[in-house]
Amino acid sequence: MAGPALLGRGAIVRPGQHPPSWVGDAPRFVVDARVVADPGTIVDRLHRLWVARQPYVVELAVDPRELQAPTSSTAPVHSHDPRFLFGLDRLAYLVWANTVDCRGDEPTWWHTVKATRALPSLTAGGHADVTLPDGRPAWIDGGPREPLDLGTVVLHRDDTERGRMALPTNRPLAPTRGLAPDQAAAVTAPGGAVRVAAPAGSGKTRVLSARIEEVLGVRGVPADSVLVLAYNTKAAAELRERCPVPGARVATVHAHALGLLRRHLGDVEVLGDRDVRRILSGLVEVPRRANVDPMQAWIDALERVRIAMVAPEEVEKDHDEVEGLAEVFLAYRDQLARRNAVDFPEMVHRAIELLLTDPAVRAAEQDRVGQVLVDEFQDLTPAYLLYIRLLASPQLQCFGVGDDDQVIYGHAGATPSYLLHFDTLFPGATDHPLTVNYRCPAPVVEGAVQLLGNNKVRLDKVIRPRDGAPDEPITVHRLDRHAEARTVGDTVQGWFDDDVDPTDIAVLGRVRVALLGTQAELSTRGIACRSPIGEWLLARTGVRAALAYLRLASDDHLSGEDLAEVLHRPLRPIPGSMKDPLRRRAWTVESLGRFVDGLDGGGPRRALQDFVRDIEVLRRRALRQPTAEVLRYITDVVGLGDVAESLDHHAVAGGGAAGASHIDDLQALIQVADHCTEAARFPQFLTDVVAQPDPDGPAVTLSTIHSVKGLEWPKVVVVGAAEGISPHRLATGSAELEEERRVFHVAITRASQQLVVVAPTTGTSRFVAEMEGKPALVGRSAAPRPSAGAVTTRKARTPVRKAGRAASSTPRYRASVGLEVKAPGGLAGAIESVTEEGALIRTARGSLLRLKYGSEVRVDGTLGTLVSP
Ligand SMILES: Nc1ncnc2c1ncn2[C@@H]1O[C@H](COP(=O)(O)OP(=O)(O)OP(=O)(O)O)[C@@H](O)[C@H]1O
Repeated sequence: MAGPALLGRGAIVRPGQHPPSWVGDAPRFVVDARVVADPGTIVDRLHRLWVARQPYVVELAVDPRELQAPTSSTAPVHSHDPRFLFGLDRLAYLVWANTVDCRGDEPTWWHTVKATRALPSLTAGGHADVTLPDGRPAWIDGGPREPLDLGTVVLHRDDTERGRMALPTNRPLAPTRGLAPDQAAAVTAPGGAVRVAAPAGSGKTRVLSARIEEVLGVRGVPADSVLVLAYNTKAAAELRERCPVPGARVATVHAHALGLLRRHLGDVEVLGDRDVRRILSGLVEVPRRANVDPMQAWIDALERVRIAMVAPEEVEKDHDEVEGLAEVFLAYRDQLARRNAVDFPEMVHRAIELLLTDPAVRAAEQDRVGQVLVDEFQDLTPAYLLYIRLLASPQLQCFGVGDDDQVIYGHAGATPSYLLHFDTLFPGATDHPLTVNYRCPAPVVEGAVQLLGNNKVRLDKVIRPRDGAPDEPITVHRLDRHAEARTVGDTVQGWFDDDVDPTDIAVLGRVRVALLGTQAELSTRGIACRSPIGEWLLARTGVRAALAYLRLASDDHLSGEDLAEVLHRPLRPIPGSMKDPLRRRAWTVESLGRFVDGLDGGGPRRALQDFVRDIEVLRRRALRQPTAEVLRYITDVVGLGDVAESLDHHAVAGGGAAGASHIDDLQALIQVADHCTEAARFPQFLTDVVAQPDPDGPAVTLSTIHSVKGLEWPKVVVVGAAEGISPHRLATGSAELEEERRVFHVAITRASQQLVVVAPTTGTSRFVAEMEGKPALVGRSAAPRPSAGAVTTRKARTPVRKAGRAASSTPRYRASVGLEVKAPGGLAGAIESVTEEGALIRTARGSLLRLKYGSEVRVDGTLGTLVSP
């Protein structure tokens, strides 16, 4: 009955009963009412022994039916620890899984009893547990599912219980797999849970698809008890394609969750963004506020509760724009339930809820998941982790492949700690790290190692280049920002001249708009590229306003629409009744001035006159200054930069640094404006750049870093390696900074032959120095978040004081690049460049400020005058 020692069978005994001699001095666990009430005290220990096939003795001091009591949890999903599991389910499994029942006169191996019931062609007994129809003896294993070299057929109880007789094929893995020794060790790792922590380019996809083949094709595990979870539909399709064994179940977490819901709730409808907004508009009073999309804040907040599993009260505390979220959350979900509908986050949330509350659903779904293989394990959010563990319970046989150095979805709750503490999530897990980066040139691998060495929360790991990896050094261009796009253009052109295929080239940016300059440059040169920037950019609030200002600055007629667009950007204390007549027709500056002067009403009229003066100044500037200068004036002096900061503050409620930043939009416009120096032509120029349809033929790829996980190109250019962009200014706190470093790491490790990094001379990203192994130069941390509140009032105009007005005894500060100064009004930053007239300051918020010589400034807190170098 005990079978060979390798099977690791234990025993169940009555209270006080001596265990059978074959268990030796195996540890003994009493399962009494106290343990049933709190199984957490022993399940992890039992689990580890079960995985290791170390026999244990269970002294069963309760009626076995108590272990079968249905368990559920009706507490809100988000109130669960993402590590939550039903202890009693696990206890019941581990008590019976691999133990011989010795309580009666004769020991009973219940798996034989069940197997012969479900498979009448089997005969109990013989030289093993059962005899197969062909006369061969076979053991029925109750341990973790893995190949056992016993010289006898081994069936698994997971199959025999279900009336299946799955036999391992013992066919070797396809030789085309070409696995390196560390990869092969991971692929053929035994059962139980397996963590494959693997650096970029180490062949994770190859390992995962080979493991699917190993499990299904070699070990003969039926495809319908194996679930493979990929991180997006594209990755799922790739895995399906690369796996030579038909029938593998590969899905994304969301697709699987939707399938689960439809199995149990019928025809569940999936709602799109428009439906979601419609439902929400019936639940929340959204004040019509300028410069924010308040509904998006609600959508983001509802997602945060369900995917990051943050209590609504907590989300509400952080973000005042979703006041009452706790009630809205309930009402919103109630509406979804009434329609039997889900939005995207609800798929997983509702599926978890079903698993928690309905033991029958849970049992049925767990039945379908004997083992789970998870790609990009590092991307799991708390909700995904909970979902996967509930499905994979009680065996918890998870093959998790991932790289803690590629966690880049922190805003959704992803954290390196799940990979770091894999063994506590999946007890008894074995470790099969990969160490070789097969993709990148040796200097890139070394650069990545140096860069990552600055992160504290990560697995200690060996990462090395493959033997014979190319020695192509990393090229870092430190340039004036204006030269960035041209240099990218020259680089790409150079590769073209060397006959590099366009599809072998990628230009990567931390945010989409960081690619705008490149897109303009490449299209000017007639180089086809596929870019994430499209006409949506023209609809972004700050861009819309900037273009409207430019038209007002250069068109003969001031369109009413453009006036309406900018009148509240920044907010001006002008009542709607005064603005309305302005919107209704086109004006000349003169007619507008006369109209405004003729209005009644003190303050508001003055504010309108101010507005008209702004337009007049802009028009004068547009006549003599290039577009970039006019845009800078609109941003820094008219106050559109403040509007953008306010918008970014609201974005933080949702995506944090991952959300699109309006400051970035304005900076990108300024940068791309070098391509079109005439302000009057710029709006059309920009439209032409962004409205180009995707080319049909081969093209250079332009992409954000977040969209290129898992991909590689021979030639990669990383643009915008600047403080404020990378690390992003919206990333505050050390955890977010570490994530920004990981994002940069993902970018550089996409290159398989050559990596080029483009950085500004002033404000170079600290990551460049770290990658080069130099001490981090960081003088200032990522800029603080803009202060709370809606759109700020207008910023004081750039002070332009005559030199003589500062007291002659005050210090004179010679303008020099890098000098940290604080201007009146509180704006502070480092001098980025000096001209004949003054200095350009890059503020801590990332915007640009011009200060003329003679302006009052503070340096190290002391007031003085800025003078020419
Ligand atoms: N054993 C091997 N020998 C040679 N090349 C290999 C080997 N394993 C993988 N590669 C190659 O290394 C490259 C990286 O593989 P893959 O894309 O699977 O890596 P990854 O670990 O998923 O990387 P990332 O996490 O950065 O996306 C691919 O070009 C792959 O073909």
